[in-house]
Amino acid sequence: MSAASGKPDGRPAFPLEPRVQGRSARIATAETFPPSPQPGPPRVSPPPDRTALRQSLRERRRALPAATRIAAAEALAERLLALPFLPASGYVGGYWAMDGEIGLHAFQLRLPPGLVYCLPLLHADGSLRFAPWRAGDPLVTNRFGIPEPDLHAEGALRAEDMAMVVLPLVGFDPACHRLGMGGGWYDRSLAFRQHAAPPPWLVGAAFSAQQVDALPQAAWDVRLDAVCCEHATFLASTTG
Ligand SMILES: Nc1nc2c(c(=O)[nH]1)N(C=O)[C@@H](CNc1ccc(C(=O)N[C@@H](CCC(=O)O)C(=O)O)cc1)CN2
Ligand SMILES: Nc1ncnc2c1ncn2[C@@H]1O[C@H](COP(=O)(O)OP(=O)(O)OP(=O)(O)O)[C@@H](O)[C@H]1O
Repeated sequence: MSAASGKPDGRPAFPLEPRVQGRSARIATAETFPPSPQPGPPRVSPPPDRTALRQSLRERRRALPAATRIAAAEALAERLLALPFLPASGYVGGYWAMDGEIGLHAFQLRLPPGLVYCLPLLHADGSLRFAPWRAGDPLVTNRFGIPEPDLHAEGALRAEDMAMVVLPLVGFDPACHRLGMGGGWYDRSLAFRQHAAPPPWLVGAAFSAQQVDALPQAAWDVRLDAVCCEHATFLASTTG
């Protein structure tokens, strides 16, 4: 076990250097999909290539009205907390919502006491690292303009140290395939999950508006264990 891992009790006790510079959930499995008709916007048919699909889904995500976003973030928190594999203790990777992504603030606020909420940090090696973050802790903006904890990525937690990671996504399908922003950050960081069982459990967080029937898959794509959106929870088939 690395110095930065282990069971956190309250605040983790691993060395993090400051930077010098600046339950009522309805569960649908992949096998039982589609579930009964869902409320919300109709699903999008995927254009043939990932770039065009990303563009249309990002526009769709940004266009959601504020009232939808607020209600969806609350419903998402309930669904994430009702996941059958929600760990009792350990580090949970979240994200700082941007570009119209569904917010994790309600989830963070309601996290059980044994779980420590973390934000991703961009490491120069192309992988994501994670560090505990609570409201009020210092932040800096990364190269994409996303706030991240003001710490050296080198001393931070690795994806392997997490009990669960909640991933932002641009699109998803009912089989729990994910389309991200296109940087490959999560796929590179979680590649070990191609051949290893959880933990970390991988859960996509999305609005229903981001659902498509089927996503084209690349060899490096890491399949999620579940996707939660405001209207449904999709659990990946263990046989597929
Ligand atoms: N909230 C959040 N945090 C995250 C991600 C994410 O998707 N959402 N990431 C998921 O991997 C990582 C960052 N990856 C990203 C990849 C591309 C862009 C992006 O905005 N690309 C712009 C061009 C930006 C530029 O080059 O300056 C674009 O495509 O329009 C942002 C984040 C880690 N943190
Ligand atoms: N395991 C990996 N090893 C090396 N390169 C990878 C790996 N996974 C992804 N990549 C690279 O990342 C690029 C982008 O991948 P992809 O389009 O799947 O990103 P994404 O999952 O949408 O993005 P993100 O995870 O950052 O939101 C790919 O073209 C590939 O070159």
